[in-house]
Parts: sequence; structure tokens; C-alpha cells
Amino acid sequence: MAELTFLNEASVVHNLATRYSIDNIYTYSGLFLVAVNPYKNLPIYGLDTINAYKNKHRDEVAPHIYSITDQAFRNMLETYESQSILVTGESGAGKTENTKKVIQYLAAIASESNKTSQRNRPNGKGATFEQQILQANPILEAFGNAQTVRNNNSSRFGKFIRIEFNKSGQIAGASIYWYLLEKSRVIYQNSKERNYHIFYQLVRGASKDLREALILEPDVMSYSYLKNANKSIEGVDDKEEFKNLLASFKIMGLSSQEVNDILRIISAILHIGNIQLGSESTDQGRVLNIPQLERVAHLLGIHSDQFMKSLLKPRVKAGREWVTQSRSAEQVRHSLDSLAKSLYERIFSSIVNRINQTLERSSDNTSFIGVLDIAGFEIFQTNSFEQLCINYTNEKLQQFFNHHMFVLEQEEYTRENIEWKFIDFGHDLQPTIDLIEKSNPMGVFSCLDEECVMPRATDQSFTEKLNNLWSNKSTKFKPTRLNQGFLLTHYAAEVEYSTDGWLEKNKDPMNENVVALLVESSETLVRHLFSDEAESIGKEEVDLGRSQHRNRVKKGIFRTVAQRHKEQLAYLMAQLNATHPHFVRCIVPNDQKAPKQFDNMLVLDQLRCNGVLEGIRIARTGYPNRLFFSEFRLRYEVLVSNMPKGYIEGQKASELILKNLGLDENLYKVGLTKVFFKSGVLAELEERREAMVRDIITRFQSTARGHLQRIKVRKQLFKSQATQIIKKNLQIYLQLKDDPWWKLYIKTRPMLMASRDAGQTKARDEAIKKLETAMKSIQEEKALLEDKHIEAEQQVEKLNKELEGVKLLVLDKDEILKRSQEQEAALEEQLNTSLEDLDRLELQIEELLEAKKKVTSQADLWRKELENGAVLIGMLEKEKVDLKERIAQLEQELELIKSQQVKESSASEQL
Ligand SMILES: Nc1ncnc2c1ncn2[C@@H]1O[C@H](COP(=O)(O)OP(=O)(O)OP(=O)(O)O)[C@@H](O)[C@H]1O
Repeated sequence: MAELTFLNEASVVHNLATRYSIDNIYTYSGLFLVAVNPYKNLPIYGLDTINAYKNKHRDEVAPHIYSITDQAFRNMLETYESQSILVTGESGAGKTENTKKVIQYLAAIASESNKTSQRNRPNGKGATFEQQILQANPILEAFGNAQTVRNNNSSRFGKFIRIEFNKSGQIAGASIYWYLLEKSRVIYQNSKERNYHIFYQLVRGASKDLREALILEPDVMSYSYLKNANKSIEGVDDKEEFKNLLASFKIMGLSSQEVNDILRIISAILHIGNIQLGSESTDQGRVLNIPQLERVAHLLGIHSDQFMKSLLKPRVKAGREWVTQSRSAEQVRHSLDSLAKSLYERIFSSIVNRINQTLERSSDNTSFIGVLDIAGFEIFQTNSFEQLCINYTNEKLQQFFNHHMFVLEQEEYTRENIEWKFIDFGHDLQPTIDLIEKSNPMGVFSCLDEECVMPRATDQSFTEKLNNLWSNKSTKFKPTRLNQGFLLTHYAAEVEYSTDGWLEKNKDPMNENVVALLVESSETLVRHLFSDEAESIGKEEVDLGRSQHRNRVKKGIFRTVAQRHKEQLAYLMAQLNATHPHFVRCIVPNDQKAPKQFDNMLVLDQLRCNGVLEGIRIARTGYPNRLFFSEFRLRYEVLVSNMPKGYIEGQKASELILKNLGLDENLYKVGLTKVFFKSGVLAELEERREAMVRDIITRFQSTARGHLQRIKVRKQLFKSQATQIIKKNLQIYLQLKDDPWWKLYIKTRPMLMASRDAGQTKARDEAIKKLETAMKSIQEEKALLEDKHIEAEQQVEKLNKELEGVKLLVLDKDEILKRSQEQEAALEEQLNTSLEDLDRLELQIEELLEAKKKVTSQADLWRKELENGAVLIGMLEKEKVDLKERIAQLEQELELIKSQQVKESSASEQL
């Protein structure tokens, strides 16, 4: 694609569409291999094709996943550097199919080398190691794949398959790592999708005996966890698939007991879904079908009464006391669903571990090829915690690619002093990654973890905290309008996340009482599945009635889902960073899962998201092919006839060769240690070299044949001369034969020789014996040391992994501790000022008390005066009344006098 004359989005899509229409599904595009899903079987994966790609350079054959794999394989053998093949794309794009082809190719070429070296090791049941690697897949698919709207066989987990090779290219071992299993599918599926394949395979394919042992009905409609979704997939016979699964288990070396134990758990999960609940009161649920609960208890090897009690009335510790809690029907349903999900995840993990156990081999002197098959970027209508985890993973993988391609490329040009205009590819992903994973300032994961340990924290409080931390502080973060989530800008697009249920999803809690029962199950596998949950250190009475539960103590450090994912991803990135990567981008051509249909817009969207377009640009503008001077001279000096004799410096020599080759100066650049070529130039040189080599070899062959012929003739001459000599000697012998001295000499000669030989043989025999004993003990010692070495390496790897995890955790904890210490110091300061305030206030109180005392005595004085005043007022009032009466009396008397005076005056007037 990088060779297109006109390079733009339209021409790239057109090129892919044209190739797709003639079934050329693979196309190289700079560093990528683009694979468009054909949605039909193409005859391009047979043994003939494998042979056609073996040991072929990428330019010699049509683009193919086999070519990338072959390149990785040859790189590994030549440089001893481990390789990785990263296969990404949307759901249904063909990641898993291409991953399978990688493994198939590696198994085929490795078993070829094994055949020649007689090293193929059949196991007890006659399966070769390569067959075992291939058979891991049907098992993973049965338990990890399901039908979705986009893909009838969608992997609901990510995986990294690591195949180890020794120095001669033989497979030395393999291991599988898995990521982010979608366990919510176990309890709920969209109506057009299905639960994991294994459920349908078991229900439909189990034999009569197995069905009886697992108490199973033959109809999927009998199970709540299955009946509300699709029942079958067109063209898939679950019964047949179950047979294949059992065969794969056998090849993988699992005993029938082990297989039955696994299936028992699957059956138990189905039965958990069928437990029906009702309500005794608003906060107390009850089981409506107790026999169903008894079936679950039987399959899980636990006591049914205790199981019921743990579900309905669990005992929890409140302070120092154990108290019984009532659980509503809804809460019990929740516990049961959590149990089903947890059982499924644990059994999945245990199966992968068991496969790894079979595929594990000595890791002495090996390199590996790792194939990563992981979901691409996801944007749905509602995006939750799961989408954040997968988008975070893709952000890191894209960064890994950018780093590998853009940064390393440009760094190399600078190092080599090559004239180069730096291109800003504008994908600086670190701010978004920091926003998710950083502990200081707290990113999304750390903030979520902190809220998970806070009492009374809710999804709402988490969202608010996150908004306070990041709003207006990063261009990559925005709060949503209703504060129920946030917006993150990823490299592919801006995604809105809803934070509903995040605390619960991150804590992933289980009913502890039920776990305590499972830890002591009578079924070995169940006990094993929960072994990380508990290790007894003494017993504590939990149920005063009858039973005793062990005090649960977590063996490992408690980890949230976010922490676990962060650690797993860090480990994966560390592994990838130690490899030479190859990138495969899978593309969905249409939404109908139909062959021969190519939706241009859909494809263009994917090309934008997965960096293919950017990749082409740099491959075309840059110099994708390069060779060290020594390598270049070794390979192409042959093309130039007039090179001066004697020592010439690498750079000068390369410049001379390039000049003599007559190449356009814009097509190459000479650095300080390497020559750089635009794409396509090296292929042309290679063709010229091959023509030249063909000519040289023909001439060499003719010289060699002449030489051989001459040797042959010389030999014949020698033979005829020898015949002459023998003839002469025979004639002499015939003359001497009857001479007595000659006879005596002939008889004594063998005796002399024999005694000398016997002595020598004896001494040699003894020496051999001694050497044999020494060799035996050395071999024994070597075997012992090898065993120890393998053991130690396994231990080191395990410890490294744990260390990686613990390191991260410690970093997180350190950050939290630092923050707590800062908070503590601030609080202490506050406390001190508060104490000072307290002293001041106490002093003020004392002063106020004193003042109060004074005021009280003053008040007493005043009260007394007031009382006296009151008495005085009483007396005065009384006097006032008396006076008033007196005045009234006097007024009356005055009135009387006045009337008398009037009478007297009128009498005097009359007179
Ligand atoms: N190279 C191919 N040849 C034939 N069919 C293919 C090829 N690649 C993909 N398919 C078809 O497309 C389907 C989906 O492919 P696959 O399961 O590999 O997708 P995926 O990217 O792994 O999806 P998911 O992420 O959902 O697991 C396959 O079941 C198969 O039918």
C-alpha cells in the first residue's frame, strides 16, 4: 500500500476493496499486515501454502499471515531475539482466525524440524506436542467464546500465546495468558446472543451417565441462564462440538475425572441460575424451590442447610461481634449471580492453568514468539468500566506501536545523521494513559480504588471526586452534563463513560459466608478454585448453632479489578517490550457477516482508528529498509566490478557501491553505520543480485564439474599404474614362493603383530571403561543440574511476575501512603491550631465566668434594691390611694361647701 502513487484515504480503501473483490484479503501497509475478513473459506491455508511460504522473504511471495509468521520465525533464529505478533481489530474482524493460522504455521514448520531431528515427543496418549498446542484452542473456544451480534464465535477474553523455541527452531514449550473475561455473560445475554458455548455443548452433548451424575436436563430451555437468549447457531452442532471438546481434553492429557470435575462446575452454575426466590418480608428473602438449592449444594460439595443460611441469613462481623443479617430476595439473587460469575471465571482460569501445565517445558536457552489476540477499541451507546479497561489496553498497545514505529524510526534517523523532516504524528497518548493509570495525581483507577475502601462511598461520590480532580486540569477529560460519568479523549475518539455500578464492578464482592463453605467443599476442584481465598489460622465460631467456619484470611493482598488489570497489562507490556513486534490489523468489511461485501465507510473508520493510515504515511515518507554497511557490502558489492583493491572504510565503500549501481540519490541515504532505502529499492537490488549470483553459481558449477572430472580421470590413470605394479610384484612373488627363508618370514610375521596388538587393545579397553564411568556420572550430574536449573528458572519467572505485581501495588500504596501522610500532617496542623483555639477559648470562658459572677452579685444587689423599691412603691401606692381617697373626700366636701355657698348667695339675693 505504501507504494501507491497517490496516497490518500480514498486510494487506500479502494486498493483494499479491489484486492478484496478478488479474494486477496491480505495487504502489506508499511509495518502492518492488513487482513480483511473474507467471511468464507479460502483455499489459502493448506499444507501446500505453508510450504510455499517457508523460508521465503516477504517480497518473494504474496502478502499473507504465514509470511509475517515466517519472518518472525527467521528473525528469531537469526538474532535470538524474541518476537511478538500483535493481532488487533474489532469484534468479528478475524483476530482469532488469524491467530490460529499463526499457531498452525509455527506448529507445521516446527514439527518439520522435529521430524528431521527425531525429536518429536508423543505423550502418553500418542499426541505430539504440536498437536497439543493446536488442541488448546478448541478448549479455549468452548469456555471463552460465545455467539454475539457481530460474531457467531466471538472470543470474550483477550489472550497472549507464547511459544518457546530452542536455538534450532524446535518448539520447546508454550504458555497462555488471558485477560478480561466477560463474566457477566454467564448470567445475562442479549436476546440475539448466546451464553458461552460450553453450556449448550454440555446440555446437548452429555451422555446419559454424565447427565445423571450432573443432574442435567437435555433441554437448554430448562435453564434460566440460557432460555432468554438465542438457543442455536446456524451451522453449528453443539453435540458434535462437545465430542470434539472431549477429544481435545484427552489430547491435552486431562483424565476423565478432571474433565468430569470441570463439567460439574458448569452444571452447578446452570443450577444456581434456577434457584427461585420469594420474599418472607421486605428485607428477608426465601428460597422457593429448596430441592434446586440442594442440587447446587450437592454439585459444589457443600452442606445445603449451611448454604441456605449463608445466602439468606449470613453472619457478618460488626465490630467485635458476629451478627446475623437478613437478606432480601434481591440481595440473595445478587449473591447467587456473583457466585455463578466467580465460579465461571475461576474454572476458566483453572483450565488455562491446566493447559499451561501440559504445554510447559524446560525454558533453557529459548526465545519465544508471542501472539496477542485482543479486542480493539470499543465505543458503544453506553460505555462502562469494561470498555474503559479494553480501551486503556488499546491505548497502551497503540503507544507501543507508535513508540516502535514513529519514535524509534525518527530517533534512528537522528542517530544516523540523516536529513529528515520530523513529522508530528500527533498521537501523544501519554496524557490519556496517565489520566487512567497514574496514582499521583490520582487517575481514574486510583480514584476508583480509593473510593472502594471509603465508607459510604457511592458511584456518585466517585464521579464527583474524579471531576474535582481532573475537570479543567486535563484537555483529555471532561465531566458529563448530568454528572453521571465522564468523557475521555482516546487516540481513536472521544468516549463517554457512564460510572453506574463501577464501585461494585471494581470490588467484585462475593458472599463471604458462601466462600467460607466453598473453601471447605468436599469436592477437590471446588476447594482448589477458592484456595486463594482462604488459609486457616485457627478457627472461630461463627454459627453458634452447629457449624464452625474457619476464620478467612486472604493469602494474597486484596486486589481490585482495576489493580489486577493494570498489573496484568504492565506484565504484558514488559513482555512485548522485550520482543521485536509485528503488527496485524484485522478489518470487518461489512456488518452482515457476508462474503464479497465491502462497506467503504466502515473500513475507513477502522483504518483511521487503528493507525494504518498514519503507518502508511511514515513508511512512504521515510526509509523503511536499512542495512549495516558490512551487511550491505557483503550482499551487494558483488554487483559492482570496478571496486578499488585494499582497505576502504564502510561508509565510503557503501557510497562507492551505490554510485556505481546508478541508483537515484533520492532513493537512499547513507548514515553513519547504515544505508537507508526508500521502499521497493532493496527489492530491485535483490533481483539484480540474484541474477548475478545465478550466473556466478553456473560458472562455479562448471568449474567444479571440470575439477571433478579431472579427479576421476586422474584416479583411473592411478589405477592402471597400480595394476602394472601389482602385476610386477606378483611375478616376483611367483619366483620367490618356494624359497625356505621366504616361507619362514611369512609364518613368523603375523605372530609378532598379534602380540603387539593384544597389549594395545587391552589398554584401550580399560581407558574406554574409565571414560564411560566418568561420562555416566557427568551425565547424571548434568541431568540433576538441568532439573534444578529449570526449577530455578520457573521460580524466577513466577517471582518476577509476583514482583512486578507487588511493585505496582507498592507504588500505588506508596502514593496513597504519601497522600495520607500529607493529609495527616495537615490534620495535625489543624489539630494544633484547634488546641490553641481551645486554650484561648477556655481563658475566655474563665474571664466570662468571672464577669458572670460579678454580674450575678451586682444583679443580687440590684434585685434587693428592686425589692426594697417594690416595697416602697407598695407603700407609696397605698399612700397614693389614701391620698386619692382624701382628695375625693375633700372634693366632696368642697362640692358641698360650694353648693352651700350657692344656696347662701341665692338666699341673700332673694333677701
Ligand atoms: N481468514 C478467514 N477465513 C475464513 N473465515 C474467516 C477468516 N477470518 C475470519 N473469518 C470468519 O469470521 C468469523 C469471525 O472471526 P474471528 O472470530 O476470528 O473474529 P475476532 O476478531 O476474533 O472477533 P472477536 O473479537 O469477537 O472474537 C470467523 O468465525 C470466521 O467465520
